[in-house]
Amino acid sequence: MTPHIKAKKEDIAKFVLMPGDPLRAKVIAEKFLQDVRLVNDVRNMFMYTGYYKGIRITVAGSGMGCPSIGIYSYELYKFYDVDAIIRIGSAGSYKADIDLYSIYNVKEAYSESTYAKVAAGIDSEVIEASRNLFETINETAEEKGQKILSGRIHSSDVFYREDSSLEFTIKHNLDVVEMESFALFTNAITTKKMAACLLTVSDNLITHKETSADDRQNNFMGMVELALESVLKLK
Ligand SMILES: O=P(O)(O)O[C@H]1O[C@H](CO)[C@@H](O)[C@H]1O
Ligand SMILES: O=c1cc[nH]c(=O)[nH]1
Repeated sequence: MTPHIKAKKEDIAKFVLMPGDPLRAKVIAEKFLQDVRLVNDVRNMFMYTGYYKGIRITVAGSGMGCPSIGIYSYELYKFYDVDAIIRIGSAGSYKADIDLYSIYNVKEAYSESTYAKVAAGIDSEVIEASRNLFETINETAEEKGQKILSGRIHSSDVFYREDSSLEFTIKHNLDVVEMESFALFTNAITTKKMAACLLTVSDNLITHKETSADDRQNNFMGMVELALESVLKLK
């Protein structure tokens, strides 16, 4: 047990899929896992453990932003002996031609966040996903014939900005924006574990097309299947 997770150590699997939304964790667990059990509900941050094709997997909400995923991922790596976390999140697209429902495998996350510096003494504004896990996901997508994108993304502390100029996205070569992978990748480095991040584009900041909240909770399953099939290769 930790201050934020009441599961017993043995209730959490070695491999974790981590959406920001705890209700997305519930939908995923009920749709994909067998013999599934709710193992955490502290602060309504639902975590479920069950089996996918015989492999034990936990699906756990992270909440929004680096501070929140920073807490949950650290506790899972450090106190629950989790080996790998794949974040499965939604993202906004900074490019007109990266359309809704595109799936993005994050190679590296750029952030203005101080998380890496403060938590781990890493003085860099770009943190990479675990290379092996990133490549395993790319290989799995190729085998499945699933078209995905990959590259550098923006892991932002800010959802609403007064300044709508997107010039910094050109300067830093950023395709899409989300809010957690910078902290997740930092914690994987600190604890010598594995982390990756798959994103589905939920809205486009150029064309202003968007999906609904219900869609984000229920219909982003292409990346979930890719994450689950990738985990099978880690066993
Ligand atoms: O859909 P999730 O995983 O929560 O990810 C994205 O959605 C939230 C913002 O709406 C932020 O957490 C952002 O990273
Ligand atoms: O962090 C996020 C996620 C989805 N869409 C955005 O604009 N930002």
